[in-house]
Amino acid sequence: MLGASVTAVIDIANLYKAYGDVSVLQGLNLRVGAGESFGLLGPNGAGKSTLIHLMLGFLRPDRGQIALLGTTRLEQIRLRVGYLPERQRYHMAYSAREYLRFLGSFSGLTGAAMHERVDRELALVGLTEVADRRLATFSKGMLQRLGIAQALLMDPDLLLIDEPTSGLDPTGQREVIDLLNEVRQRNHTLFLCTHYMHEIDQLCDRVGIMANGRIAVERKVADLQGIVNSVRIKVQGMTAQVQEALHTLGPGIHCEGQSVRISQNSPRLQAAVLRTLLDANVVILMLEPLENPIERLYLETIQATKLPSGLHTSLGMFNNSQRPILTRTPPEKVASPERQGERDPLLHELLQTGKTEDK
Ligand SMILES: Nc1ncnc2c1ncn2[C@@H]1O[C@H](COP(=O)(O)OP(=O)(O)OP(=O)(O)O)[C@@H](O)[C@H]1O
Repeated sequence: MLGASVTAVIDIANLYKAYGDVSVLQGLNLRVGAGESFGLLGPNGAGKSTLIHLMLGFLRPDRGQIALLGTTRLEQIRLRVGYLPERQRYHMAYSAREYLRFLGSFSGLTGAAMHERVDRELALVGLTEVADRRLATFSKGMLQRLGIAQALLMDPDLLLIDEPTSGLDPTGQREVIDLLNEVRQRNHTLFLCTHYMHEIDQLCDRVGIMANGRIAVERKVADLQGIVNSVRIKVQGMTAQVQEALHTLGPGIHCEGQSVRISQNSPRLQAAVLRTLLDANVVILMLEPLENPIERLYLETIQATKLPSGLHTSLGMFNNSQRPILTRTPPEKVASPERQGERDPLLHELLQTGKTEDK
């Protein structure tokens, strides 16, 4: 959670939004500090885009309050908020330069200042060379980079980003992530919705997981990165004798051919295993974590917030064809992640991490 003393660029309190009789946001609270990069995970249909559209003023809340950059009058700070939508529509007959100049003119840019700003953003996103080519000839990745340029055109204080790498091939994804990392260095506050754990890992300071119309769990990404429950050490030169020595270190050591798996990993156990291997002149080739703590936290949180009736939000991240069943169950009737953590030691650790610390 963000400390009360930190200036909040996003300050949302008790936000409700329904489409007809489908409740999407049900008392959502969120604070994001200046310069922070916050990532929001949630199943398909959890309401992530709805939340962004509310922040942009495209939609009005049914109840609750949204303050951005210190004001609830969102129309006053429109130019200080950049937006990269999941799917941007382009007039394909424009060139990249024409497109950005067209948008700039709408935002009040003129003359040399406009040209300079457009050229600067084209350079940032690596499109200078192709700036005068028609957009019809651009790849999806290039179009997404152009989308980042348009979102940055007015040098916004706050950047709202919706699923930035959706539909891109691995190279396109890498380019966009690298680019957003550069953007992150420019001190904008970032709010990113995604389905991809590696984007949270690489782009965010803090992660929130959305379930049942609220942010059910928030954690610092650095704290989660520090939790590795299970690791595998790949080696060369393992012998039966070394295996025997390793097994005496504890029940969480599993030798499988030329690799050692440590379940219930701890720094002390890991050090003891490595020391034993090195003392026996076994070559250590690689040490790898066996699960992503962010993914684990996500899956466990979604599971923990299942409806008591057995209905639950689908894990759409893994199955795009499934649409979630949205709950209207009162939040107090939903099993809390904390309760679930009582039964799962790793989840308990994940849920406790950073609990008492404020950013
Ligand atoms: N204009 C609308 N009218 C009616 N229902 C809508 C509208 N927009 C969104 N919804 C519904 O609201 C719910 C939340 O949608 P939203 O797009 O905000 O979720 P999301 O978390 O962004 O999903 P995804 O990850 O699939 O992009 C979904 O059930 C969706 O079908």
